[in-house]
Amino acid sequence: MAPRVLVSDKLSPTAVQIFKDKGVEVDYLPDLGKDKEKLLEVIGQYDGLAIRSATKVTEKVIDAAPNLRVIGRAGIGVDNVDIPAASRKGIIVMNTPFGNSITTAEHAVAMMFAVARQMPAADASTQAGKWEKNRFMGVEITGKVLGVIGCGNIGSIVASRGVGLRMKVIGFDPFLSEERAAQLGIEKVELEDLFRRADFITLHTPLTDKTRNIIDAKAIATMKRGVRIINCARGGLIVEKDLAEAIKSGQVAGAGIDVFEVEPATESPLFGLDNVVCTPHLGASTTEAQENVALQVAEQMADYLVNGAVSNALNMPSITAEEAPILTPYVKLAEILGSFAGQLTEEPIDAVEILYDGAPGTMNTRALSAAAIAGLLKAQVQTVNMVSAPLMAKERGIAVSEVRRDKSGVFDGYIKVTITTKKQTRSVAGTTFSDGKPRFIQIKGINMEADVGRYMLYTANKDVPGVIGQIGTAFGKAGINIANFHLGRDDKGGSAIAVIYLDEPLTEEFLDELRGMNAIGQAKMLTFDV
Ligand SMILES: NC(=O)c1ccc[n+]([C@@H]2O[C@H](COP(=O)([O-])OP(=O)(O)OC[C@H]3O[C@@H](n4cnc5c(N)ncnc54)[C@H](O)[C@@H]3O)[C@@H](O)[C@H]2O)c1
Ligand SMILES: O=C(O)[C@H](O)COP(=O)(O)O
Repeated sequence: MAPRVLVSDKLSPTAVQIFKDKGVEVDYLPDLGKDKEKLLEVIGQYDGLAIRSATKVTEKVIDAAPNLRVIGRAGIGVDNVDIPAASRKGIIVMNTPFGNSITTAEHAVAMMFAVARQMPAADASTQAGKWEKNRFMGVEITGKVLGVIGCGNIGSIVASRGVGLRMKVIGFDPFLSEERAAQLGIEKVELEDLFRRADFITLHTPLTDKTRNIIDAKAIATMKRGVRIINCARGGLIVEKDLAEAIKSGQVAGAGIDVFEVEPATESPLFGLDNVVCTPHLGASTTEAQENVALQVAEQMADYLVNGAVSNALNMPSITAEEAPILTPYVKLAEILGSFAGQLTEEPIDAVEILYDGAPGTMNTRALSAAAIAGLLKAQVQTVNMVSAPLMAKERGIAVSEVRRDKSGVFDGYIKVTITTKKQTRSVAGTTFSDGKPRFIQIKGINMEADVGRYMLYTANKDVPGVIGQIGTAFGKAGINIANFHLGRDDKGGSAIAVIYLDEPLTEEFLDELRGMNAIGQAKMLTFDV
């Protein structure tokens, strides 16, 4: 059945066409996102949800969406999506990180000019027939200091436009390197320095606990008198009432505000003040940007729903469409190895180490590790998948580590999953052959070569004569057919293991009978998703 996607915000028709072309059924209901109740009612039918900023994807929406596999944000900010709730349910959240950057940067620059020359007020006055030539005295931008807070995609573009406008650009961003600053032709400074020196301040950070209220009364008091402030990033970065007071007192000469603490903003302390220019979250609203983000989000979502390719996901490593078929057998292998370890472990897991030897070490190991952890946790949480697994492991206090090394044995490469609990360390290794099928090659340090079946009896026993006969007799008596039998041991008379493939799972009674045999230490029925 074709996957179904709901588009619940206004998107370019390009998105709808791309979904259809790629074999995805699509319902385009651009006003639905604003109707919370209606969204809750219908979301259960969909595999994908494409949104902009109007649809609020809360935990409640996610709980009402048992089939949802992907949320695609046609734009950058995902503060309207409860990502931890989505991750817990295994839903991928993706955005389009570059599609509207230039457009938003241009909006910030336009705001800077609009504020410097009081364009909107001058326009309104002129069109009202007042001709107030003396009222609208502006300032030049050339030679002024532009302070950019947040020098990521958009901030860097604004910075480069500022340099082009012959401004002196200074930037604050904890992740900005001196080299990158030099490349952009700007000076890297501390925030206090930026506040002190800038004639224009423009914000381009996400809204986080660190950036919330980054511009409040205290910060404004340290700024140059007559500073002008632009916010085309997120409401919540500026305390609106503090900015309003500062504009009234003349400490701040003007502000260009595209985003608000509460949106849609129908009221704000900034409304009606002289030289405050407001737009209704229009940063990304150009034909070009909307075309870019619509096209990109539809392609990304369809690629995931149809081919399993993951790009620009915020809660899952990327997997390209070219990579997906090569990675798939190793994803399966990693999941089976994790599942093997998880099913055999009955006490809390403290740590898991995933070793990549040879070929798989050159692949996307973050995706492979996510699959191994998903397999490991499946014994406890049925709904876990590659998206939710890393978060669930973290929540359970499981330390996850990855080791990669060059090919070291006869295989082109293999994966080994080692788990540590308070009582023991247990490992299982496997590889895939050219048929793409997974094989176990080592269990608990004992070499063997065994393919993977749906139902598998695992026994650990002492290496003494007669064990195989005893097990075989018990199976014969119970009329149970053995599909395949693999054995391995460490040393003569030491520890041995057997993996026995069956057509059906064994009953607990039969397992107890096996456990009652002298030489058998452990007998466990394992099930694999093959
Ligand atoms: N108005 C709009 O319509 C519109 C359109 C697009 C994006 N946005 C918003 O613009 C913002 C920037 O988007 P982007 O694509 O440039 O994001 P980005 O992730 O590329 O850049 C954000 C930068 O902020 C920096 N940063 C993080 N914490 C910081 C802190 N405490 N102080 C200073 N810098 C910090 C990061 O290091 C990063 O370099 C986002 O909030 C996004 O949602 C708004
Ligand atoms: O983060 C973004 O991409 C912008 O805020 C754009 O939001 P919009 O898609 O609702 O215009």
